[in-house]
Amino acid sequence: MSSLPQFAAAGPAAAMSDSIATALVGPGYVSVDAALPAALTDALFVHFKSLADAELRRAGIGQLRDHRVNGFVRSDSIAWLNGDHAATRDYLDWMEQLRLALNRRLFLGLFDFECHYARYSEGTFYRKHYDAFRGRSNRVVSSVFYLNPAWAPADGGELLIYDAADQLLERVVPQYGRMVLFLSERFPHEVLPVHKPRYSIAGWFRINNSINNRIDPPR
Ligand SMILES: O=C(O)CCC(=O)C(=O)O
Ligand SMILES: [Fe+2]
Repeated sequence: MSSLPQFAAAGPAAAMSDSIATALVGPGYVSVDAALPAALTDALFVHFKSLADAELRRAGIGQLRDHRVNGFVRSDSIAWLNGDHAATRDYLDWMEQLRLALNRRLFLGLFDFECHYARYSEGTFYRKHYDAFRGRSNRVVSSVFYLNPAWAPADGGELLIYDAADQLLERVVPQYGRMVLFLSERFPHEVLPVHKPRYSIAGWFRINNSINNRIDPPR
């Protein structure tokens, strides 16, 4: 059996990188449907669903030295991707190509990318938050990739994106194959309570700053 990544050559097409880069400049967020090759999306879905409950743990908030589980803020369960499976390796490769493409277009100096699977069970949510606070985080661009076939409005779990004045900008249905990207410091956002299990991959492109020895995201 070959251990070569199946989709390694396929980062985002130039046109997709162009439109993502343009959108990040203004308005600062973008939603892309069918973002990945369909076979990779399907492979991620199958892999995520195959993870046992024991491999997913309750997510925490705060930074490394201040990490705590707080079910009032968020109640999803997560597993960090480390590329030990063909699907996760190919996803990390694809996002690496996107990282390079964004750096070429925007000179963002994005240094690395990390991400985790997130499963929101029935009744769970993620209250309004920023992924990064100015000067206190390495996160520059947030990404969320959704793995929910046939998500209906009645299933809840929309991602709501706000501006800094808390005006609602966008409601994103977590539809299968959709990827959302936004500037981490600019947009408060929340995940509404879900009425059936909701699957996604949340990730962050980061710069290589070490700020007061703080490292994020929390693990
Ligand atoms: O799943 C989503 O739509 C957003 C998740 C999120 O905001 C996060 O993990 O920081
Ligand atoms: Fe977030």
